[in-house]
Amino acid sequence: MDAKSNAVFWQEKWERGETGFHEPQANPLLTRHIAALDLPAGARIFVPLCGMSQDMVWLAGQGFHVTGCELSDIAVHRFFNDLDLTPDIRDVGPLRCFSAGTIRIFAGNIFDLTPDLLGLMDGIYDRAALIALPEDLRRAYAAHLLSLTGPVPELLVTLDYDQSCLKGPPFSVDEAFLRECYGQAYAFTLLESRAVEGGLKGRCPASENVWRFSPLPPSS
Ligand SMILES: C[S@@+](CC[C@H](N)C(=O)[O-])C[C@H]1O[C@@H](n2cnc3c(N)ncnc32)[C@H](O)[C@@H]1O
Repeated sequence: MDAKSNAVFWQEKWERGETGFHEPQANPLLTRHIAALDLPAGARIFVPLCGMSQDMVWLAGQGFHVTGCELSDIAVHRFFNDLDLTPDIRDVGPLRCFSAGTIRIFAGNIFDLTPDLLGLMDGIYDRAALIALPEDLRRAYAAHLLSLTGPVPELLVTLDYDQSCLKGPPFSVDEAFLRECYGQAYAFTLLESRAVEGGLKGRCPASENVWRFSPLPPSS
């Protein structure tokens, strides 16, 4: 699937209300493991492909400055509406930046986001973002993310299962893939691995894995 078809796919999901990935509360894997990034209050956390995730609300509540990026305007409007917040909205090149308090979301395609627009980030939280993308786009996303933030600590939640069992999304991402895409910049620690209860979509045995990415020291 190319970038354009991927964008249409997700826009249509939001238009049809097919948002089974959305969780009404902060994800317990986030709340359990965010401390592993060792970020001080006030640190800037990037949440790529954020949807209308309540994880951003929780992170802001912990004292972090949160920046999301999301393709769908529907998701971004719903996120702020549900919080009863009226965000400030600015056009920034091909994107629009919505901000209220310590949360801002770039509405638009992450591939149009630049390091200048994003500004410096201290950490990344990726849940259902890397694994939302098909393989070719996933590789491009990993490279783009690195170019946006440089190697900053990251908490990543993946699913690992037999890809021949289900088409995806969510797609299976194993450690070999992480090493290939991110190995030049990061060391990886598996913080938690748990079986998906009842199997993924009730059909396929899968494990949900939580990774910490630690930036490698610059090579001399
Ligand atoms: C599986 S959802 C996960 C959303 C969120 N991370 C969560 O945990 O609820 C993937 C999200 O990525 C968004 N998305 C997909 N491709 C994108 C792109 N190129 N740029 C920005 N957002 C994108 C979709 O609209 C969708 O909201």
